[in-house]
Amino acid sequence: MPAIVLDSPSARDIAQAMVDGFNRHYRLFRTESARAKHRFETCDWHGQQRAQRERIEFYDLRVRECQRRLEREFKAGEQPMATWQQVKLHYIGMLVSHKQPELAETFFNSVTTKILHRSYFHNDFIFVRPAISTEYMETDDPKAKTTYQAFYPEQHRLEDTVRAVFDFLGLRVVFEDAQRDARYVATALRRELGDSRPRPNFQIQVLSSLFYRNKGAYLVGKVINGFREIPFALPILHRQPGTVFIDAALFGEEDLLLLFSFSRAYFMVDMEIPSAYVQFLRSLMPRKPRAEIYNALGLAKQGKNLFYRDLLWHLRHSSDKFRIAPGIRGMVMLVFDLPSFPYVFKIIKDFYPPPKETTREQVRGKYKLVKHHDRVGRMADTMEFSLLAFPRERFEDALITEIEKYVPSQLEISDRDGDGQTEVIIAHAYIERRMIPLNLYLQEAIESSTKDPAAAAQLEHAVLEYGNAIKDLVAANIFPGDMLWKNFGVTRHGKVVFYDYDEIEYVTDCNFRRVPQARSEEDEMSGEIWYSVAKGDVFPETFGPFLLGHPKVREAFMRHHADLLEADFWQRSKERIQRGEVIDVYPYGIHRRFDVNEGAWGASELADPAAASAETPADQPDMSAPMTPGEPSE
Ligand SMILES: Nc1ncnc2c1ncn2[C@@H]1O[C@H](COP(=O)(O)OP(=O)(O)OP(=O)(O)O)[C@@H](O)[C@H]1O
Repeated sequence: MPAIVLDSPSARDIAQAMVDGFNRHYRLFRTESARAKHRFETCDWHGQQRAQRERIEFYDLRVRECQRRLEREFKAGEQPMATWQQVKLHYIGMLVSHKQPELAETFFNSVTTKILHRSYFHNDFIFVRPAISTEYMETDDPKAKTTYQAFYPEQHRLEDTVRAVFDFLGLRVVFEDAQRDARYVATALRRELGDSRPRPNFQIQVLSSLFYRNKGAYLVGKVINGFREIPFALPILHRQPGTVFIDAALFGEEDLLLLFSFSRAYFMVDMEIPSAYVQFLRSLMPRKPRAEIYNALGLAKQGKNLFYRDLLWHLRHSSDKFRIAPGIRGMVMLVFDLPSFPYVFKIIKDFYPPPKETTREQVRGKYKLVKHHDRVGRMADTMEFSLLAFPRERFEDALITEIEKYVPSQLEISDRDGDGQTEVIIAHAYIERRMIPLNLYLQEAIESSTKDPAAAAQLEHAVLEYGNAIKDLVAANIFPGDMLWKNFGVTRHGKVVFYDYDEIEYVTDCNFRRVPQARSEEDEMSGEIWYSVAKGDVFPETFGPFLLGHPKVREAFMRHHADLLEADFWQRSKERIQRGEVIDVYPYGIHRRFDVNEGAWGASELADPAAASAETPADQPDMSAPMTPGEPSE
């Protein structure tokens, strides 16, 4: 790039307006996140969920606000390109000592791409790559807590150190029995450390802000001893309003991955320097992409931006082709993937065969509902993209033919940039983590189950997990609508997660009915529905024939989840929700709770996970490794 003279009088003012716009956004975002502490202290669960939902909208509101200001005060759309180049340089200068520079860069991109023509979406004008480093940033406020704090336990006084950590949190609540909880946590910690002697660097590091979600607050940190680093999280819950206790101790990367899963609502965390939180969390979960960590912290636009950079980077360093995703084709969604990349791309089709009666807008509405809802570990989060462009040669012909047939309205194949490369441009798509479709997973287990006892156990567990997934969704007021196996996926942790949203409804909008007595034998034998069905009517007794064709599946299902075929179960759940109960689904099994194990839990002492988890809406522990290797991590 030739030297640029900063001679445009308005460039600096435009850059300043954008910094102001971003600062306003982050101030509001942070304030709302910080209020989560008070909502937790006062058990305002409805408020917590409302705030979680509403915060998602903040970003787009502020971008629009800023764009309008630029148009009004600077006629931004009419500024010459030379000015825009200078705007970026001024902006970089203004971020030098900013505490959220990476977010501010993304904000800049969001605003400018609304104003500039596509051909200017490159590094001269927007932040294709970050300009400001986020390394080694800390607060300048001497009164503020640093991002994380270290505690140094004395040899035999680990309990005291744990107590000091509790005090450090500054929660305005009473611990039911802090001494007992400190003992539980210290015992669990000792067990994790095994026989290793305390080394000179023995310490506990904890992030200064708690992570709030629904009815829980989570303390997150790591224990360091010698060369070992053990990530941990402590869920804090209320027993009665105002009295809290530590419910469990989660240890290791796998536990943390479940806590930070893409299938849960975003956390509320008060962060001055979000990149420092991300860096710390990445040290606990090195396999989790930074994009997903930003998402989990509620910074979804940053997550999306980093995801897109990762995707482009991956495309530059791979050569395989996009293909139709394995499994049964969707009637509403056309789904494709790149084998080497652990995500799927979903486009809403232009038309749908009967009995589907929906529209593009309705489908988008359902996906939006899921985005805003508590996903309780059972619904995959999606990122929404417009005008995705990939090189044509990276697509299998069969996939192009499929898109041309079912979604012509969303497809353009052209050399958009005039650079000699033909691109496939997709007008609108959702992207989500790839899982193993449950129907394929079960099929494989059924085929191997006669010879392989492990496969038989896997089948049993998948069916158990499937029913638990539905029960968790129901507890969160979601009726999946279409409960066929193919609409659920299995994650690397063996968790069953729902991903087909076009027919979901709120449980409270459904009318769960028993099938009326047949009036005559002809009625019963006719194979037709002979009773009247109103909108919103659901007949759980009729689910069986669709789901339970295979005897082994049927047996397992009836052993664990026969209640799902009864209208009473659904009706009772609906009444609980209507009474205003907020049911939280915690990211660990019941056997992990100190109440159950009195702090004496160890991996080898695992209680029967099936029995344990069936009792409460708490998540399942891991199943054994999935049968198809190379699938994504959660
Ligand atoms: N996250 C995912 N991971 C792996 N495969 C997926 C994923 N999402 C969808 N698929 C595959 O794509 C197929 C269609 O997806 P989906 O169920 O979302 O479409 P649909 O059109 O809504 O389906 P339906 O016809 O049941 O309404 C699934 O059956 C599965 O094989």
